[in-house]
Amino acid sequence: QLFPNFYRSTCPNVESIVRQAVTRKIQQTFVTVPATLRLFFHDCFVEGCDGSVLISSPRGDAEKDAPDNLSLAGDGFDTVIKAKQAVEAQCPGVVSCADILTIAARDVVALSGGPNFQVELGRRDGRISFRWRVTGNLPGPTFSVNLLNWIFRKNNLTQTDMIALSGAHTVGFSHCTRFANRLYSFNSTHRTDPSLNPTYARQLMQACPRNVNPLVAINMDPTTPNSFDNAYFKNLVNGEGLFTSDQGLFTSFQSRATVNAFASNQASFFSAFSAAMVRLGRTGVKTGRQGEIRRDCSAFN
Ligand code: HEM
Ligand SMILES: [Ca+2]
Ligand SMILES: [Ca+2]
Repeated sequence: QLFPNFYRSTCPNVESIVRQAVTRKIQQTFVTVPATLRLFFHDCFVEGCDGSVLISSPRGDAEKDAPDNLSLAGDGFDTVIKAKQAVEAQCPGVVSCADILTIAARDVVALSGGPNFQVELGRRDGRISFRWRVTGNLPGPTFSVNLLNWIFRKNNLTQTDMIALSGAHTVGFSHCTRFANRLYSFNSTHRTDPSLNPTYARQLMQACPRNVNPLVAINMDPTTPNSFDNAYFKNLVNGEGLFTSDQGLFTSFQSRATVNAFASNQASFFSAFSAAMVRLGRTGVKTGRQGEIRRDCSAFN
C-alpha cells in the first residue's frame, strides 16, 4: 500500500528535488499552480492516480485528447516532465510519474499560500490511457450537488471532501464557454441565473460578451486569483460562484453549512482540503508489481 516514506531507501531526496523543480517552474509562470492541481484531479478520476492523463498519443486517442481534458494547461504537463527529469538524474527508474504528479500537486498548493501536508507514495504508472474512457468520469460545471456527490462517492470521497476539493477553484482560469449559459440562456423564466450576484453577473457579461472568442478565459476567483486561500467559499456566500456546480454548494441546504464553515475559518478549510487531497491520491492506485515505473511520463515503457 501507499505510505509517506516509500522512497526512503531508493530515492530519499525525491520530495526536495520535486519541490525545487516546482518552485522554479512557478517563478516562470503562476499558471503552473492551477494547471498542476487540476491535472492531478483529472488523473485520479480516470483509471485512478496512475499518470494515465500524461500519455501522449500520435493518434490523438489518449486521455489528454478527451474533450474534458483539452483545457488542461500545458504548464501542468511541463511541471511533471521537468520534475521527472530532475528526479531521474538522481534516482533513475525508481519514482513513478503518478507519485511525481502527487508531490507536485501538493507543492503548488503549499507554494501559493495553501497548506503544506504529507503525501503518501508508492503508486505505479498505468498502462491504459484512452480518450473514450474519460467519458462520464469527470464532473461537469452544470452538475447539481447530488450529481457531484455521486461522482465523488464513486471515488470513495465524501461530500465534505468534495466541497473542500472544489475550493481548488480559488486559483486558475475558466473559458467563458463553460458558464456562458448562466449569463445568457439560463432557463425560460430567467435569462441570467438568479443565484448569481447581479454585480458579478454584469462583470462576467463584460468579460465574456455573447459569442466571445472561445479561447477567452477569466479568473475563477475574482478576489484573490493568485492565492490559495478560502476566498472561494466567501465568494460562494456572496453569490460569486462561477459554475452552477460551485454556486450550488451554497444554494443547496445539504452543503451550505460546510461552505459557511470554510468561509469563516480558513484553517478548517485547509485541514479538510489536505485530508481530502490525501484521500483523492488513494483513488484506484496500482502498487507492488502492478503497472510500471515510466521512464518518460508521456509514453509507456
Ligand atoms: C467539483 C467538481 C468540479 C467541476 C465541475 C470542475 C470544473 C472545472 C471547469 C469547467 C474548469 C474550467 C476549465 C476551462 O474552461 O479552462 C475548471 C478549472 C479548474 N479546476 Fe475544476 N472542477 C471540479 C473540481 C475540481 C477539483 C476537485 C480540483 C482540484 C483539486 C479542481 C481544480 C481546478 C483548477 C485548479 C482549475 C483551473 C485550471 C487552470 O487554470 O488551468 N477542480 N474546473
Ligand atoms: Ca489516471
Ligand atoms: Ca484565491
